[in-house]
Amino acid sequence: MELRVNKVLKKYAENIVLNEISLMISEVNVVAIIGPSGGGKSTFLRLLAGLEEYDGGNIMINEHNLSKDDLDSYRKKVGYVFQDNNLFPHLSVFKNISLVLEKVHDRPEKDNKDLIEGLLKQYGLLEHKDKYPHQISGGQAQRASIVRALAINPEILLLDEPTSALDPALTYEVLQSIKKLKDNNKDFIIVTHEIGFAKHIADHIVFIDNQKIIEHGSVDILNNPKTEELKKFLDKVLSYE
Ligand SMILES: Nc1ncnc2c1ncn2[C@@H]1O[C@H](COP(=O)(O)OP(=O)(O)OP(=O)(O)O)[C@@H](O)[C@H]1O
Repeated sequence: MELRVNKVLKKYAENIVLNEISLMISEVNVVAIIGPSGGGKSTFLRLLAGLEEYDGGNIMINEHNLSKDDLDSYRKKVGYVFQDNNLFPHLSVFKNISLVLEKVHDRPEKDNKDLIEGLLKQYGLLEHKDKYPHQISGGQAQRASIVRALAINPEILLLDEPTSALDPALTYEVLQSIKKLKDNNKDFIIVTHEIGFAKHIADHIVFIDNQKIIEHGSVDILNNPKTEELKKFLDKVLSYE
């Protein structure tokens, strides 16, 4: 993917949440966004998804200019995985996935069976296809939401702390599914608190703290942080690992 973020400003009312952040990255497949709580990571991801507009600067992802392109059509090209899976509780796993293809991509349910079942099989969920979200584990539900995002064959996938609501065993399960995305050469950007995983999977790390991108680069920055902020953050999060 190619990401060109130029002096992007985002405010909620008068509160600055992203303060003129800039980032130029090209030829990477997996980007991990890390940093302390409240720093602006999820907000940044929502901007990259076209889910919200920004107040200044410019974002380009691949050839899409998010301030000029039609955001409705851009959103159809990205997959988004929410912190808490966001599946519809009254629909089966299969229907949750099919609905996006039906409503957003005009593909009738009967045409989606092979695609969805193939993906569910790949992600170890085929036997759960007719179950409702409350009948499967949190990890399975989160994996189903990854499959839902993948079903549209997105140009890029955005994952917002996909394991934050899960216990360690389920976290492991979901991280394995995310690793599979990488093995399948899918481009994705993940906001994560799992630093060990980020180190393992990312091509590029972006550290956001206090409304700014403080440091970014290859995973090597996690071994050799240049800034005091990243060093302090890593000391804190790695102290219990
Ligand atoms: N919709 C909103 N309206 C008003 N303020 C918001 C909104 N969304 C986020 N904020 C504020 O923006 C700041 C950044 O929030 P954000 O969720 O982007 O941080 P984060 O780094 O992802 O944190 P966490 O790791 O806890 O999820 C916070 O101060 C938050 O309260």
